[in-house]
Amino acid sequence: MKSPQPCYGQRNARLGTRSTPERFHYSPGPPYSDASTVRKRNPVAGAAKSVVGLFMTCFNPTETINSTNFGESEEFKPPSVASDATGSNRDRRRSSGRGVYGSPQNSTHEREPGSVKFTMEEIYKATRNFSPSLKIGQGGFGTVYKGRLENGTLVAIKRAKKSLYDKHLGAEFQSEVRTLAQVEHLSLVKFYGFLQQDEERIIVVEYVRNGTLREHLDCVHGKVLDLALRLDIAIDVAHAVTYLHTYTDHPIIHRDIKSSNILLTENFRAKVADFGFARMGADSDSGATHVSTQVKGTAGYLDPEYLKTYQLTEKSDVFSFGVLLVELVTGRRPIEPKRELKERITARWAMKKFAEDDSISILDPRLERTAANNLLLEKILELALQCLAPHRQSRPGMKKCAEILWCIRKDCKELSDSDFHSLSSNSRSYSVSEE
Ligand SMILES: Nc1ncnc2c1ncn2[C@@H]1O[C@H](COP(=O)(O)OP(=O)(O)OP(=O)(O)O)[C@@H](O)[C@H]1O
Repeated sequence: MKSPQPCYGQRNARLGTRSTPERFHYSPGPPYSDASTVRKRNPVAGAAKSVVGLFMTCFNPTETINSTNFGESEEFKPPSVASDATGSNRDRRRSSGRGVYGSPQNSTHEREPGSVKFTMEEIYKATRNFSPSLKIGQGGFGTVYKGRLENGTLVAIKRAKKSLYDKHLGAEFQSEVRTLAQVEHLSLVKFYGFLQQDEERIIVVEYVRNGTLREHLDCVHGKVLDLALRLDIAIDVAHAVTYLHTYTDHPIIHRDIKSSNILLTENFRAKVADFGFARMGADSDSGATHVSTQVKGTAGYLDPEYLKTYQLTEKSDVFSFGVLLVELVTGRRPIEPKRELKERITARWAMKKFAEDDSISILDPRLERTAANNLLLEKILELALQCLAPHRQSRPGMKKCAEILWCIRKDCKELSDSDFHSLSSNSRSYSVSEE
């Protein structure tokens, strides 16, 4: 695995702080019977290029700044083998071949994974009574603590805000537990169990120690992820989401694919987290094409068709994945309110530059302008363009996205193995004037 390069300039290097785009969580009126499904209609082909100009008439983002503490506590220093057996074994398994779908593994408890109910005593012990020094994050759901189970396993303990009567949070908790209990994949955070007692709602998942993708794109950890590594991360995410859409008993739509929900291991393998908004997709065996449901997700990542029609399909995750691809190559957040108007919606700006044959100008300024990077950039943007198609019928499925990304990686590897040396010695270091 390649090591990241040193960071040239830290755009948002406030260690221990994190910006989170506002999550949408509202009930926009009918049609919205959550369980209803609608019969198949003739697909309407959409022109992918018309994606330019379509973006988000819908967003008026606000940003909240949440305080986070990423300090390693002395008591929880890694890694005895037991302390991270799950994570490192998984990394080892995966290094033998990407794209392998996971199979259930043993839980840290004797009971089946997902059915594990923790006691308050176990949680207090694991978090040293929710010690502020073990707080590692804060999200819409509540506060996240680092903890250690009795058997030595490091875990992330997500404690819901105490709002017993908050229907949304209650539903989010149920949804996360239900979904996590059903899934097992190398690129999804592993679920250890939960606690539901009086006003407490707690979820215990695998601790992923290298922070979120967003933090890495912001250089919070002081290194720049090179483009090949970013491609690997996109492939991991594509595999995880393909698994959710295709290989679970019933399709699961994540609904909140975004860079702050992608956690990275020490080897820069990605794990998709946060299933608070996940829900079952339509049952295609019965001919249903979508579910009609209230809109949930995060500003900047939301599928405009879902936003307009309340019709949810797996392709809404594909749209969010397209936004993520643009985020990966530009390093920018999906919405950048402080920039000039034409650059505020990053995907719109990037797709316009791509259509004008000026992709190189949107490459993250921290990345080198080399022939190999330019090729990668073009190919990733081509896929992003398809994912961001205004109509879901024109977007590829997630499995197709994963296959395309595999091919991109293969092509780039071949280029770097053969032509790349001559290409690069022939010199094309693109000189790009930053706007
Ligand atoms: N399994 C984990 N391992 C390590 N750190 C984690 C884990 N889960 C969450 N975190 C940390 O806690 C932070 C908050 O996570 P959480 O999922 O509650 O919210 P979020 O996704 O960042 O925001 P939002 O709820 O608005 O989507 C994350 O950004 C990450 O820094």
